[in-house]
Amino acid sequence: MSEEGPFVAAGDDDALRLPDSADLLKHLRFSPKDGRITLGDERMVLVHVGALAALRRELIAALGVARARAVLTRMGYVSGQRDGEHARRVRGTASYYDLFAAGPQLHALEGMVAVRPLEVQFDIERGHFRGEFAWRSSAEVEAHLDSEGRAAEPVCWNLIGYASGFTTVFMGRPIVFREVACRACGARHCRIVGRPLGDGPPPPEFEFLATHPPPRPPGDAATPPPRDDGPVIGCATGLRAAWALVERVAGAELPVLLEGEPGVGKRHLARAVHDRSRRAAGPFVVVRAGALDRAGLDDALARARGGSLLVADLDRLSPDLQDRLLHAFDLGDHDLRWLASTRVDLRRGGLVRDELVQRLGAFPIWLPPLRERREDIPLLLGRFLDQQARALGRRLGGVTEAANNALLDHDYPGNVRELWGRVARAAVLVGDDEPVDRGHLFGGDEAPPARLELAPAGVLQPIRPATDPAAPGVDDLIDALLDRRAGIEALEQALIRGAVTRAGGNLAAAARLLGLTRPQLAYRFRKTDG
Ligand SMILES: Nc1ncnc2c1ncn2[C@@H]1O[C@H](COP(=O)(O)OP(=O)(O)OP(=O)(O)O)[C@@H](O)[C@H]1O
Repeated sequence: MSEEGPFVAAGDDDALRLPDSADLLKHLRFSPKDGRITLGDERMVLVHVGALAALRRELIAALGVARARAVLTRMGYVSGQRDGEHARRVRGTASYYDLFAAGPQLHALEGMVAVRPLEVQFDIERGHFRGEFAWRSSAEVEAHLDSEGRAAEPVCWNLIGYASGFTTVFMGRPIVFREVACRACGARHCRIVGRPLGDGPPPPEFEFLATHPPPRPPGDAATPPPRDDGPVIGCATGLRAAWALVERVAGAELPVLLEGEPGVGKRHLARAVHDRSRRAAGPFVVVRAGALDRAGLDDALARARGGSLLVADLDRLSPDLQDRLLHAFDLGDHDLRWLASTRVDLRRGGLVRDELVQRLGAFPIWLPPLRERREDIPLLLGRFLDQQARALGRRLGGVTEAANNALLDHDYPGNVRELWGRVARAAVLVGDDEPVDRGHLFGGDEAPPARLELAPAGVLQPIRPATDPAAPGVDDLIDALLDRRAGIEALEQALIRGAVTRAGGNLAAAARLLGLTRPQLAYRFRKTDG
């Protein structure tokens, strides 16, 4: 992309049309069963404009207008930055303008405002940017009118923060927007203008930019990958919280209780505690409580000397062995670090004696199930595929989009262990250099998950597995077309017209939908028209 030169367009110029947003919509998912909405790997929420109005009122009353404005600007800036990173992931190979247009399009998709570009000029290499946009239906104008009534000064603070954060990520240097007309002050619509932040101090609401490191420009290498460099892979908040606790407690001698569903990684994390402890050079001994007898327990206590002992499934320890373990713990003459794991909440149910829970559960760490941290699925998948390729001594050809979607949509009752098993099975089934497909992972018999996506018409619909040309839905379509005796020419024309309409008349975007170059499409389109 870095060969693209300066971009200049204004007024009714065709170049300012926003491209088709189907690629952005595809990443917005609703999962009511899990109480989650995600945009790519970001968790989102639907917030009432009335609630924003209440927040605004409180902020202004508590902090005054200037501070409230700065807080809301900062909040919008963070959203804009996050969407800027997301846009790079989704449209990283599109033209610079289409990449930039993802900002206005995501802002509209998130229900904040409808954006019409009036003038856009940028030259990424020289750091030049000038943009002017008209805003319709600003949610913030509504919130402000609701909480404060008509305004003397522009009020779209959060939206201005968003536009600035997004464009700053896009340009790789601080760009600051100003609202030059606002509907809350009586203008017909809001209008904003953006320019690079000069050498002078930033406007007061953008004070944070003075200390904020500038992001890298879009031509640079991709955004840094989330955490997959250590033994415990994951970037989700729940996992990071658990990991932070591991790092804090590892150096202490305190017993640690790992809690979570089967296969979430309790043993894996217990190992990390051991490896980071003063006993790392000693043994790490694991016993399954359900299969343990007196001799087994005594033997494990002896073997773990100088290292750590993990009693897995503490909830399944027989009452007799619970007494014995308690006794061993209280004696304190076993030179070892106590670790335990449980699949059930030990504070409820009376499965384990309170005295034992109080001792071994002194420092609990809970690991969320994989379906509540779907952001980690791509990372784990990448790591497991690499591991399998190495173990089998084979080259694996990545995963298809259908497989990827199926993996993201699946609920994983067996958690990370289940994902690992599916990847291991697929790696054996798939041919050399062939991408892993849905069937390799799921064998085609999985129940569809209760997740929803936004259809282009704006309604939520159940996610259907992505089809490839060989999928059954396509066979039905072909049958129906053949029944109607639709000729190839007529089909081609219908397909081209459909793509051009869906892309809002933008031939470059329509060409992408059809897998053609723009000149190829222009040629066929002329043929269709003539
Ligand atoms: N965050 C992670 N990063 C890398 N691998 C992981 C992670 N979490 C789990 N695994 C892998 O997933 C598998 C299951 O993890 P583990 O055995 O730790 O689960 P568990 O919660 O102890 O399960 P159980 O309750 O059945 O004992 C293991 O192969 C482990 O290495």
